[in-house]
Amino acid sequence: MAIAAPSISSAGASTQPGGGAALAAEQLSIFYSDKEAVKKVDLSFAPSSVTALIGPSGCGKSTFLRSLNRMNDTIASASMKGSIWLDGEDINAPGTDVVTLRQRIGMVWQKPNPFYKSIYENIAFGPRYHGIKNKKELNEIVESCLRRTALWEETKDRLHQSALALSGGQQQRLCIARALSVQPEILLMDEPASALDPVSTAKIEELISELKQEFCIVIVTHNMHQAARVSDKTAFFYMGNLIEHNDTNIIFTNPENKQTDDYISGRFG
Ligand SMILES: Nc1ncnc2c1ncn2[C@@H]1O[C@H](COP(=O)(O)OP(=O)(O)OP(=O)(O)O)[C@@H](O)[C@H]1O
Repeated sequence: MAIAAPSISSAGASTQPGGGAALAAEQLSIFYSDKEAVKKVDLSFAPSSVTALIGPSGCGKSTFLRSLNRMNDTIASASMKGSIWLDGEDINAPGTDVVTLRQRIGMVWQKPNPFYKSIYENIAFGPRYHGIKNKKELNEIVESCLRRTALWEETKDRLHQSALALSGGQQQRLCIARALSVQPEILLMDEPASALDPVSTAKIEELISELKQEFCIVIVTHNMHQAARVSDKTAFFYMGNLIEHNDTNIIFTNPENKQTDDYISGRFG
């Protein structure tokens, strides 16, 4: 399957850095009107890794996450300063193709949000939008995405039934399959399991561990155990500031910062 041009910019890649990372925020501040919700954050994400964003409610995790594929563009009061680099290209540069950007950086939301369409159409929609019309090719993409999200056996006999008839956990895996269908490089996940039961949560965590072989994954979670289980790196946010970013095992066993220690020990938040 061949989808879209790799460059997000009609001007081509700039010479600016991303530090070798797949994705990097540099001195990133995000505002809602005058309120600074994210404050001068430097944070980079390596390929084939999972980074967990943690911190108390309102500290800016989701705002930061949404900025990484320009989802904040849809919020009228939101503005930003600083840069976000994707393979050396500034994703906010004039001329950036936001559709291609979001193809390369997919998003999975907290609440499963399948389209009001069949299971098959949920996955075929993106590739078709990006120009794939061949039925056999679409069939292969649908099967491959459902297999990768461990949904194929559960759905292969009802591909043309409504996606809304699936359980919540299955719907969330379908949303991940839908994100995979356009061959992203990076997946952003905003509390992807918080609306699910423990069994479905375990399946999503298992899936994240498998997907990280191929993708850079950034996940917002309130669940400290989940962060410890699934992530390689953890970034702790507090009141819009990035307080500490390190290997997950260090953050959870020997954090440098007292605020991080207090938060992961449950003393606040
Ligand atoms: N659309 C918006 N308009 C105005 N302010 C917003 C908007 N979204 C978030 N904020 C504010 O920005 C700050 C950061 O919110 P954000 O949702 O990013 O935090 P969070 O850490 O993800 O919180 P939670 O864990 O509760 O989801 C909060 O003060 C919040 O009220």
